[in-house]
Amino acid sequence: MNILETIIGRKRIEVEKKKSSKKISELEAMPFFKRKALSLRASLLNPAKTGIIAEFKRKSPSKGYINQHSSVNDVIGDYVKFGASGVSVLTDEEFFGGSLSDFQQARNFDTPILRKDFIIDEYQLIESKAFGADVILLIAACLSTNEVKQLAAFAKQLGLEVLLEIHHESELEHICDETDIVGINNRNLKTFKVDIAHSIALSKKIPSHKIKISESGLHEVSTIHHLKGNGFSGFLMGEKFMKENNPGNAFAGFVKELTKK
Ligand SMILES: O=P(O)(O)OC[C@@H](O)[C@@H](O)c1c[nH]c2ccccc12
Repeated sequence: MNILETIIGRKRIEVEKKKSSKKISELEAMPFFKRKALSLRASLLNPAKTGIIAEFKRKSPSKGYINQHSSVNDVIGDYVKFGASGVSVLTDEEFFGGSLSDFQQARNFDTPILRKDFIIDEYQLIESKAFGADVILLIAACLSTNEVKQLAAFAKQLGLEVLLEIHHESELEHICDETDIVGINNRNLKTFKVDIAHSIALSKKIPSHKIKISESGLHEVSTIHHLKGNGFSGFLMGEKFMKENNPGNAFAGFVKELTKK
């Protein structure tokens, strides 16, 4: 069993437990449920912003703990202040050390927020909306084309934007009308190997009207420029900043170099 299969197996159990502890009607009664979501898509297309979707990530299956001490408030505050186009907050507890409580703290800032989790059930979409998410992630590697279509359509009904993550050519068929943004994961989740050239080759096969973002393993300003030149509008980056004592500072420094004329 690879790590993704392990995570999905655990997630199914987690979602069933959640369903019996908090009813859908309770989620729908939460104040954020009625809030109008912000558009990450529009923010990525705004030339005044950096294109970076900066991630709050405490740990990962490949690296273990990346950052145990930083506060959501400090880090997200700096990400927003120094020009992130949006932020991503991990809510998976078991494998990434995240939580919905981290997410709620991030929601105090006025920026598009991606709820980063492993979505397999409509319940999680209602929950995402209730906690104030703007965008949700669907991972092609753990969903059928039909499941992507159904979950994406339901997310759109709730007013959420949909980021579809692909890694392999065989997942191109998961792209549908309801997917607002296509993310290419540079990291192979089975081997953890990062390959930017593979992502660029794959990006050429994505319908040109879709917004493309590049995810994972991004560390160099030169790589961002290279990806921009190849049609990418967004860059999802976590570890580069989170591995530092002061992730917000690290982000500010990176942006300074990125925007240097
Ligand atoms: O920390 P990195 O290498 O910059 O990667 C960020 C992000 O792309 C990565 O966390 C990620 C991409 N797809 C995911 C799916 C689930 C959890 C996490 C992820």
